[in-house]
Amino acid sequence: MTKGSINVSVENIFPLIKKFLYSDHEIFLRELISNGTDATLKLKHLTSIGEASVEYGNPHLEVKIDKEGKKLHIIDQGLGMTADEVEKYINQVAFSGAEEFLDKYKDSAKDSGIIGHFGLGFYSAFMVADKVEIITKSFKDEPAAHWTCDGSPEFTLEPSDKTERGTEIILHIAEDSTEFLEEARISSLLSKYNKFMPVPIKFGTKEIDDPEHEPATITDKDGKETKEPQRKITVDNIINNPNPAWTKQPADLETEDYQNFYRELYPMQFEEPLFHIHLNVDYPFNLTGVLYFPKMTNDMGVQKDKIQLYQNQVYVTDNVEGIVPEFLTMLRGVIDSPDIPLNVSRSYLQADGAVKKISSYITRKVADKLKSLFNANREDFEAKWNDIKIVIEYGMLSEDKFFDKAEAFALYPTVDGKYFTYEELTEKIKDAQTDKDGKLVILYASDKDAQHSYIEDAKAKGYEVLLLDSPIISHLMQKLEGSKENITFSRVDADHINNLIKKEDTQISKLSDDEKKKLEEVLKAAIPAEKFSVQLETSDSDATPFIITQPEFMRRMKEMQQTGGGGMNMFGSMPEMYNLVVNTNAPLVSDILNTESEDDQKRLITQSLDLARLSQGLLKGEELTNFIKRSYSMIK
Ligand SMILES: Nc1ncnc2c1ncn2[C@@H]1O[C@H](COP(=O)(O)OP(=O)(O)OP(=O)(O)O)[C@@H](O)[C@H]1O
Repeated sequence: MTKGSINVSVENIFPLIKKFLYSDHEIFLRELISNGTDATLKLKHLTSIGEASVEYGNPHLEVKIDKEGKKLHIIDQGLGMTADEVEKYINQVAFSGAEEFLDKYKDSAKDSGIIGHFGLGFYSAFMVADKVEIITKSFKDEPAAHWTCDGSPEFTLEPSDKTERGTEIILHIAEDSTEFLEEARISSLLSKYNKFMPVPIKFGTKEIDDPEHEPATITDKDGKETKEPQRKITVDNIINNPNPAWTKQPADLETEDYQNFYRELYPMQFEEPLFHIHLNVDYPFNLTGVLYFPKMTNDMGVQKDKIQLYQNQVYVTDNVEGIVPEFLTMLRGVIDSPDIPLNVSRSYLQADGAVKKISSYITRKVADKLKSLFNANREDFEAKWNDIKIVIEYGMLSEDKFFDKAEAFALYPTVDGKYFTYEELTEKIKDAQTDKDGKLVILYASDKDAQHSYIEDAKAKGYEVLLLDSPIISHLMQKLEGSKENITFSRVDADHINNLIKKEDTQISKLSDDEKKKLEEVLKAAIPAEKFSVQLETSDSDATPFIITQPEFMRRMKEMQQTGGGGMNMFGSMPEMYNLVVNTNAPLVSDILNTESEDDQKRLITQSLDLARLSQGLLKGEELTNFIKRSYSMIK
């Protein structure tokens, strides 16, 4: 037996390892399984190039719990190590790696979660074990070796009688880590980190229906038929799928395969994804993956099922911030790249050249896919628009390159269910909706029911009204107004329809200037000035006499402030202000003016104002009750 001291400068590094990665203890399993997988794949490579004259066969890894002995075994059938190699790779190289790592990151332990994703390799075993054994037999014709270390720098190395090729790691689980002797805990770790690792991993056995056995039908003496019980067989419980969809070629996969993989990724997700995007690039960086567009709601809150990041089929994290452009973090799926540096902080990651390229590649790929879906089946794309618009609109807002590309597929739906691209829209409305100053006014509603009467007024004039109801739409309109020539967005209730799109022709007023002045006085006396500012308008005599509008600018600023936007706080705290637009050509308005009794006049004004408020959804509580009572008494 050899005894020795691991090549390490600090007296006892293990307590440090344990403390350092306290919150991430569980990653030891991923590290050890990755080592076993690497050892297996290395052997595969060596046999394929004729460097190892052994049969590769169908190797698998195994994880075994020995609850009584308080041990956890991780066994592989990979290339194994000779005693010399244990000395070299475990006593010297591995440990210096761990030491270096600790040295480097000791001070930045708190710096974002990502450091925790970078393993300490083999020595992370000491986060959960107070003694670790390695029993290993190389594929080379040399005796097996048995290494033991109890967490101090001293180790022992002796020959072992292991005959099968490969390595067994035995962890003597520490008192404070007995959770790792629980089957449920290990099982959930395996499914979190190892679900798609490239070598099959066995964890216990399971009972399945015997595929060879077809239960016979038994007829009893009364002629009643029953089925014989299904025979069960016990098979290895393989916890992973070594060939997940993203490792295959798109040409070899059908839509159904992508849907199955989606369910494999998110077993608790019962809704089908709308469509998928297969990522596959090997220059100038390596990246594969499948992204899915789920059905999206306007609720941009926290979502549970996120994009998962893998490195060579080993799960790393589901926090892809910085790697995937922010607007795409709403998607689901998998990204696998060996080129994403993981042992660095997030801020460094965002500045990394390769990562930036990855991010812009993903953006481009998503835009291309959307364009081809739009071109291939526009009807289907329109049908899905409501579920995907939030991602596209958010992308247009946040990424200029995406904004440009989205020109080809971003849709502007109307209240009547038609869908236009920006180009089609402007072509369609340019004649009717260009105002006297040559500005194209794009009318929209955010709520078909609430703004019904305004929409009708606009349609009566032959205008198209869009239905734009995303929470971030105000920001996007602002951006479109800034980047397109001479256009403006206006919500249908932002002003009287005549003022929304001002034309040359002016209406003739039935009232003289003096009458208008008198009308204004009468109205102001009856209407609370702090809530409504009265505005006289000459429209058709059959147009609505009183309407309430809310100026576009103020309302939009308030909305933008609510959905987040720098420097707009001052608008958020402003009181709601409305305009009351009174049509001086309406017969009712003449009646108001000509009513002798002041009481009657006030009653008419109050009733008309309440009707206008009602149509904007602004009449509530006691005022609504009073309005109803008053209305009943009027028809009595
Ligand atoms: N199961 C195993 N079979 C064969 N060799 C192994 C096994 N586990 C570890 N080794 C050897 O020990 C070395 C050190 O392992 P360790 O996990 O510390 O570092 P690593 O795998 O090289 O890098 P990382 O820090 O990314 O895990 C490996 O490079 C490998 O040569």
